[in-house]
Amino acid sequence: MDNFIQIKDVAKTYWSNDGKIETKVVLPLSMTIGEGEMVMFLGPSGCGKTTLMRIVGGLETPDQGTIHLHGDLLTGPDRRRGMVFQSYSSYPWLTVRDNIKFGTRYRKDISAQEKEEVTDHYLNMVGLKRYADFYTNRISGGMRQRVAIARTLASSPDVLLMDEPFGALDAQTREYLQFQLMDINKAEKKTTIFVTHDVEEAILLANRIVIFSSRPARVVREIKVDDILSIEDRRNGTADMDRFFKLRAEILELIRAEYAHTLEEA
Ligand SMILES: Nc1ncnc2c1ncn2[C@@H]1O[C@H](COP(=O)(O)OP(=O)(O)OP(=O)(O)O)[C@@H](O)[C@H]1O
Repeated sequence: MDNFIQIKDVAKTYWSNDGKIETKVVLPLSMTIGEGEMVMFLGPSGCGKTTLMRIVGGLETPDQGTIHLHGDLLTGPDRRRGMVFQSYSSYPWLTVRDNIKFGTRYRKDISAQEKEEVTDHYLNMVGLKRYADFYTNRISGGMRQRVAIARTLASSPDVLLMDEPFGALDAQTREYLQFQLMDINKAEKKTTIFVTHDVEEAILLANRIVIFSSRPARVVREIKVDDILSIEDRRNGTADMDRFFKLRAEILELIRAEYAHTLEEA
């Protein structure tokens, strides 16, 4: 389904507390995202990527416009959209394992026994088996972020919304989880919107990259990475490096140009 997520004429403006300063964050903006598609949002800092993602997740109400998921008008958050944020979010009163199991809590599609298996599967996937019985205030920030990712995956949402989920992780864990996410996407075809600042991460993971302008966000370019580098080659480390570097340079240039506008407006 090509328009699994349909963003239509969405706009958002924030006002300062005294109501005097207006910050237009998202212009009337429309976009569709296909079922199973991995779309990476790139753009200069502060352009409105997180705001748009929060609107899609139902955590922010747009001033105008609509979001449809599978044809249904969305009016607030629900379990069909699972979000992973930049900052570590876990329940400190639960162990690592129980945090992950919490994700399965409202699932009706699997039995109690299967919930245990799903929990173990994601516990292993994020490499935290040894820490299963630790409370999350006793593990590192990077580990807590892995718990948050595992919990969201265990809840099996139709749509994954990831806001720089790997931004604070060390390079090895980050690379490991990027490849895990590619494998999940291959196996489960999970529709994903992923916000990142990292151009290489975007090229590695994306079916499509959407590059936003400086604030208020509008789409300056969409790049179907699959047409340039196959996902198998990217996964296997056999991608054509000339194409990779050319694409990276092109994207960096677009973002640099938009960032320059941000500085002019500051
Ligand atoms: N609740 C809010 N109230 C007022 N202004 C806000 C609010 N949330 C975001 N903003 C402003 O909206 C703009 C866009 O923020 P947003 O977090 O969506 O950008 P972003 O592209 O995700 O940025 P970054 O890449 O730096 O994370 C910023 O100028 C921010 O200060």
